[in-house]
Amino acid sequence: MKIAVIGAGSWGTAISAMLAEKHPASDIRLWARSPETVAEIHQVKENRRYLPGVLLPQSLQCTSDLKESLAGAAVVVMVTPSHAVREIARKVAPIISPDAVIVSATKGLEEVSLKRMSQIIAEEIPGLASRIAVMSGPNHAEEVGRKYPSTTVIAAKKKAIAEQLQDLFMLPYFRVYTNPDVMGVELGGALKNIIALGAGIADGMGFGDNSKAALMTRGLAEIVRLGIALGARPLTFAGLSGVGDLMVTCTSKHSRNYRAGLLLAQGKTISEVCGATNMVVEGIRTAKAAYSLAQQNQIVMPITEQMYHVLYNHKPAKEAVLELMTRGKTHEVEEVAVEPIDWEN
Ligand SMILES: NC(=O)C1=CN([C@@H]2O[C@H](COP(=O)(O)OP(=O)(O)OC[C@H]3O[C@@H](n4cnc5c(N)ncnc54)[C@H](O)[C@@H]3O)[C@@H](O)[C@H]2O)C=CC1
Ligand SMILES: O=C(CO)COP(=O)(O)O
Repeated sequence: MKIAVIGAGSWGTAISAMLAEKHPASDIRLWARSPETVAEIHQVKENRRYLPGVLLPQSLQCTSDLKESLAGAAVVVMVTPSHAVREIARKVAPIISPDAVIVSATKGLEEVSLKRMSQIIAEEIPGLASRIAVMSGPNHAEEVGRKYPSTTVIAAKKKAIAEQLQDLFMLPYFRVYTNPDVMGVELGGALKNIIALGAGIADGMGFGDNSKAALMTRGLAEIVRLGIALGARPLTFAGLSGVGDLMVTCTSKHSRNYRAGLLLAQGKTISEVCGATNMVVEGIRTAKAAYSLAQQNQIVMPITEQMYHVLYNHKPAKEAVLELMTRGKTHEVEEVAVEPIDWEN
């Protein structure tokens, strides 16, 4: 069997290492944009720029030729930053096998269309729209690469596809759950990054654990509110791709979004924050998209709204905090009736 992993950042490298370890006799081919990364992975079996200190399996192949990575691949994992997904999917479309399964492991929303990654891939590769799954959960590449026990969710509309991928990825240190709620799993992974920026800002301002717990809990409340309005299942957000990922990203030293928040609290601008890392800080673009989605759907998302103003309208974080703490009184929980989501045939 051949599997292509498109995107050789931290997560694509860790995913391809897992697959090569689990399927040593299969052709696992990682596509990297830069030929230097390809050469490094072949020569020293390490991706020093994006996943330093993790020795990659001997059998892992790497290429910067998209055609070579995709030819004959039964499964294609798309894991570039969200802003590159449409462009890459467009290039993949004419080359990918007509019966391949696609897994999106990217976390984000498209800035202008406000779409989820699986929606973009379905638009660009319409022939495979029913064969797209998503993978999301509390999965820092630095830890998965070191084989620390980790868990994730694979969501697909069809049970057979979700279970096929569950079998493909399961390892003793990487436990995979399935879920039919593709939208909920994707929204959880994308929106938690906005809250992580806030958690970094809170810590950077010298606040304590109470503040962070408040941000995480009320952040989850607004994620669920938007998710329900768009058609996701509330319980999905209580799972690994919801609260699980929110916890890890708001508390981990590995979190790029959390670290970006720390820098924002020091008064750094978006371009200074992005310039301080070679890695993608998805929450910055997602905050803009989620703010628009909330407005379009008339959903109250106070933390997202404040994050948007801090990021894009130079609002001082101190002012944003005060507005969050003194806004109109509300109840904690709103009762809503929701339709269950089941597998499609
Ligand atoms: N790093 C992690 O622990 C995890 C990351 N993710 C998600 O995976 C996605 C990819 O993130 P990482 O692997 O962390 O990336 P990264 O931040 O480690 O590296 C970025 C990668 O994207 C490539 N890249 C940048 N612009 C590109 C473009 N226009 N076209 C093609 N490639 C481009 C870079 O060459 C580099 O390989 C993101 O959406 C992220 O949220 C999901 C779970 C875990
Ligand atoms: O989504 C991720 C881990 O699950 C990676 O994003 P952060 O690095 O911002 O936490």
